[in-house]
Amino acid sequence: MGIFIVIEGIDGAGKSTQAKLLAKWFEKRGYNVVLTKEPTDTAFGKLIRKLVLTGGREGIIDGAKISHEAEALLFAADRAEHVKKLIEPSLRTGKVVISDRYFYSSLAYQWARGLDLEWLINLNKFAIRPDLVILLDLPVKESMKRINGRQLKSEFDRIAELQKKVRENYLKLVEMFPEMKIVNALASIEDIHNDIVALVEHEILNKKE
Ligand SMILES: Nc1ncnc2c1ncn2[C@@H]1O[C@H](COP(=O)(O)OP(=O)(O)OP(=O)(O)O)[C@@H](O)[C@H]1O
Ligand SMILES: Cc1cn([C@H]2C[C@H](O)[C@@H](COP(=O)(O)O)O2)c(=O)[nH]c1=O
Repeated sequence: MGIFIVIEGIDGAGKSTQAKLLAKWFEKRGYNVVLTKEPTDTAFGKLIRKLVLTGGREGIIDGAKISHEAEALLFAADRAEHVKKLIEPSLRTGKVVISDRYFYSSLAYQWARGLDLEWLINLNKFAIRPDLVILLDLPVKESMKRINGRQLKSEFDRIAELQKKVRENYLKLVEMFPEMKIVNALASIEDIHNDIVALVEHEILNKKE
């Protein structure tokens, strides 16, 4: 079996930066790495970007709002394809899979939208659990600086409020899922990478020896 690592955090926490650095770190050591993300680049992921992540991330299409339940189902459908077509086959052939977001994003974000946490957990039961989930924890003030320019000025307060709830949710999820480990995302890119490598060695590689 391979190794499955997920990087999570609020928007702009540095997930894709760290996922790429970690992929390079494994490749240097001779591992075969699959770097992936959610929403994916498949038809379902494209549908999500079109139906959910447009209109100031309000879920607006043609003037009609998509229900939060439908949003959650779309993310779960995208994930099912991701797990069955890429993640499980890659792990079976001994690869290291690094995913920028996974079902913990659905729990943190769709819960923040008002959906029931147990319902979300049950909906995502098919999703195999990773060996390690790195939660890049960042104060919302800093994340809003990092994603500045991506949103309309008029949207700033609403998005900051959502990010605050999402951050709180992630921290609650750490208490429920022992595979989740917090890393301080306020540090420099290099220091965060070193913290992640230390966790990978401690939580996965040393245990496999
Ligand atoms: N430790 C850091 N310190 C300062 N800036 C950083 C740090 N890590 C990443 N950044 C910068 O913050 C921005 C967001 O980083 P990145 O795209 O890696 O975040 P992300 O979590 O993947 O974002 P999103 O969830 O919105 O896709 C980029 O401009 C990146 O260069
Ligand atoms: C997987 C997943 C994602 N989301 C949200 C979180 C972000 O706001 C966007 C994805 O943007 P990114 O720049 O590509 O990271 O989608 C969500 O609400 N639920 C999910 O399951």
